[in-house]
Amino acid sequence: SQPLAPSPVEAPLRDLTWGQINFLHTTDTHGWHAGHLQEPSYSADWGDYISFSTRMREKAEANGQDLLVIDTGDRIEGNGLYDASDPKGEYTFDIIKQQHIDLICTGNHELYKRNSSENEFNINVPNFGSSYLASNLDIMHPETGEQIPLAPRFKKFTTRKQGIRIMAFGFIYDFTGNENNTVIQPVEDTVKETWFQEAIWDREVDLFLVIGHVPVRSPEFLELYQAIRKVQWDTPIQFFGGHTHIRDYKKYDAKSFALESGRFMETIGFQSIDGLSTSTKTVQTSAAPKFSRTYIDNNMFSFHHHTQLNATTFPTEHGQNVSKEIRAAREHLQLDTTYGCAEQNLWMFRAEYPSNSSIFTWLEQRVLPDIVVDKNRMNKSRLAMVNTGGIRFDIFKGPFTRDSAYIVSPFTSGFRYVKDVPYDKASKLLTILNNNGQVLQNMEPSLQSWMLAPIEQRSFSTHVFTQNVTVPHNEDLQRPLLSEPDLTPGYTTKDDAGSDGDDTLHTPIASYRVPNVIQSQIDPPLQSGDPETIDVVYIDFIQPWVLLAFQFLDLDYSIDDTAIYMEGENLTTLLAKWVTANWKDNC
Ligand SMILES: Nc1nc2c(ncn2[C@@H]2O[C@H](COP(=O)(O)O)[C@@H](O)[C@H]2O)c(=O)[nH]1
Ligand SMILES: [Zn+2]
Ligand SMILES: [Zn+2]
Repeated sequence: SQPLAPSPVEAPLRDLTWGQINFLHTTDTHGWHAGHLQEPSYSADWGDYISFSTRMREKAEANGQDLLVIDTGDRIEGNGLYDASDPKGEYTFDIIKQQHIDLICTGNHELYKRNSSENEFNINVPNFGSSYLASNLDIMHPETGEQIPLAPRFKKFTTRKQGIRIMAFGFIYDFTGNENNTVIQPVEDTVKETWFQEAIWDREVDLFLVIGHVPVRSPEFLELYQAIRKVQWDTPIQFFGGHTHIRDYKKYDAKSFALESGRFMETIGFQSIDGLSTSTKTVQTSAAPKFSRTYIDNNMFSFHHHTQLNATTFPTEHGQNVSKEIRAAREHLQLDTTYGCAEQNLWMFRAEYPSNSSIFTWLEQRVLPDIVVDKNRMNKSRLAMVNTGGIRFDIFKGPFTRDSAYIVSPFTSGFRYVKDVPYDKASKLLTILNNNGQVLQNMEPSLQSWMLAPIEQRSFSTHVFTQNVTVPHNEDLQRPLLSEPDLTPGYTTKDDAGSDGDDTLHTPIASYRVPNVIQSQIDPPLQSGDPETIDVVYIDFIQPWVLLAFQFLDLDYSIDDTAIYMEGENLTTLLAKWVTANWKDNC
């Protein structure tokens, strides 16, 4: 049976600041609705979160305050609970819909594949009704083919307890890697739409609420902030963002803030606002409302503390039933089947690259040379390339399970290749793709101009995991500083409101940049020296950039010059096979 979630380590906690209106925010959950079974700090599951939101709403409403629950997309691809079923998501849509969500929108991962976006249209939009917003996203109707909004463009409503009049929108960033059955309107065009202008001109609004799968520090949110401010010079605006997988808080002005709440069910974002006008009370415009944010570690110790409840009084029957549903789904999917045991931790960003603790060095030096071999080309040297953004999580010392394979490499990406490329040019590809070491995790296809511009003129939108290495100091704490050995490693976030945002005090975790792409050169056993020509093998997701990079090298290969490498295999299955062959005896 599955391992019990590890009980969280007791730690000093910062209390929440409640307000007239309070919010709980999740983003980029990526299928992690069972919680983190190997990390006590993040060991609560979606059922526990349902209990938490229920108890928090009870607490707010007992004080005559409101509480809204928000999710900003990327709910799929990244954990066996979603990726291991056939069809993918067989269990997760019913699990997710059990949570009462007041506002929800779409992420880019819901749009890479036709069946993912059609699942949103056919399942999640009906499940969440008017809570689902799609301000700049259309879909081709699965039956008629007609282009229609995926969900309503906006929603105006008044909160139950305080009577706060809210105008809400739901955006996706200017993503261009979507399948052609969906259409994303650039935000700069949406703000010119008549419907949008009419919505922001509405004077009977106490708070603009903009949710989006959009980084809080982005041209898209800045565009929306400026468009609203142009017509509503002092109405408060609250943004909820996502996509970059970090905890962050951006101040746009004294009456406008943006919260981003991490990734993978590690964080429940908490935001409160106090001092707003309402349908029955007008506040002097000179008085700015008080905004407060907290990043809650997703575990029962935090949940009990913030609700002032305990293991007996906290759980709700509904939440417990959903936790049972999650355990049953994991059991059915046999996610805890062990392939082998890792002899050490292997880190994505917590170890320098290259190093013996880097998951990317491990892939490059131990795994790719073993797995990237096509029976039809096995006597040919090859360069094997994988984008670091395709590897999604660390490997912990101990059991590597069926769940681990999907957690580390969830995508169905296989390998493709261009054969017999002149080595003197092929050997320059990596430098181009890594652009002199700058980090690019969000690979977007519209890079034609970027690729062909001189390298020094290129800029990138990147999401770099920056868990700030900030040690809490006495002046930052509401409690006397514990000596570091009493604290566990975790998030120590510094944002526009300072360094007191994390609810749990931790010692800092280092974070290092990694390149866009890693590469292994694999030669046949008896070959010595570099070959004249070489097969360029790459994970299929990065094909658009590889072909552009060839152009940069004056090699005019096209898609017609590419072919599948290792038919029927993908990185997930190859990884599982490698672990079974190499780590079986470590258990
Ligand atoms: N190798 C693959 N990498 C992929 C694929 N789909 C997405 N990705 C990577 O994910 C990020 C975006 O993730 P997000 O959670 O930040 O939105 C993208 O930039 C790629 O690096 C895939 O099919 N194969
Ligand atoms: Zn994401
Ligand atoms: Zn995303």
